[in-house]
Amino acid sequence: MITVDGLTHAFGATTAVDDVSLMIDDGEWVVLAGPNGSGKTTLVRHFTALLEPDAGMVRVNGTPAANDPVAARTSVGMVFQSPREGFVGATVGADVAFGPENLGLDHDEIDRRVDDALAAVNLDGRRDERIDALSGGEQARVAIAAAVAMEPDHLVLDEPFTGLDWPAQRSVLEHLDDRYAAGMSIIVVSHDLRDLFDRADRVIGLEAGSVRFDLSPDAARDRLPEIDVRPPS
Ligand SMILES: Nc1ncnc2c1ncn2[C@@H]1O[C@H](COP(=O)(O)OP(=O)(O)OP(=O)(O)O)[C@@H](O)[C@H]1O
Repeated sequence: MITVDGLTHAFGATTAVDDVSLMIDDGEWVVLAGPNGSGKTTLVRHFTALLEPDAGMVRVNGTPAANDPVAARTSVGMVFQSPREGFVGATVGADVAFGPENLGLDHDEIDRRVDDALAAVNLDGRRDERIDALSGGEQARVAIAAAVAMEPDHLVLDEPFTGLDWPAQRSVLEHLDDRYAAGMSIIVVSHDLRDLFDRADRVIGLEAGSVRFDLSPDAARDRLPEIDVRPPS
């Protein structure tokens, strides 16, 4: 469970997140919607203590994320908007294996997770390829695989489909469906709500750092235009 309580974060004069409180339960699929600059990325970065709050706090499974960032990062997997900042290995396989290795898992389990994660993003059989030789969309898929291989309780994906071709998007969505069915929380930040809306349990609308609504997809649909987000057709 992720609990956000009165979270505020300013960058200089810009209050990116303004007194946000919300709760994401285990096993929920939540879509975070909002226009550019509404604070979506800043908010989710607090889930793993990548930023320090000016006020308020985030708790992951009851523990303040800032007190135990390692526990927060084990429980909450993050896929960043710009995957380049997240790579730790030179090859696809080394990068995806890095997290499971740090969990101290045995080799067979690491191998299984790497294979499953690469299959989830349509990169089967490409373990030995160098990341710097991949296309932008392929790199984005490696970043998703690296987070998936951690098998976290919650998976946060910030604009995961940018640059992914349709077969890769479909493959990622199918994998998310499987993980969701197995009880993982899925939190997706996206401007393109088409394939997400019907999957979500809740849609949280952010504008200017504040939560404008937190509703079921059906109820949220009519509210999207007021935060300048195009409803899915
Ligand atoms: N590192 C930073 N330094 C200064 N200002 C920042 C920084 N990161 C974000 N901001 C500002 O904070 C506000 C919220 O940004 P954030 O990236 O959280 O929004 P977002 O909803 O994720 O936007 P987008 O849809 O464009 O990704 C914006 O006004 C942005 O300019």
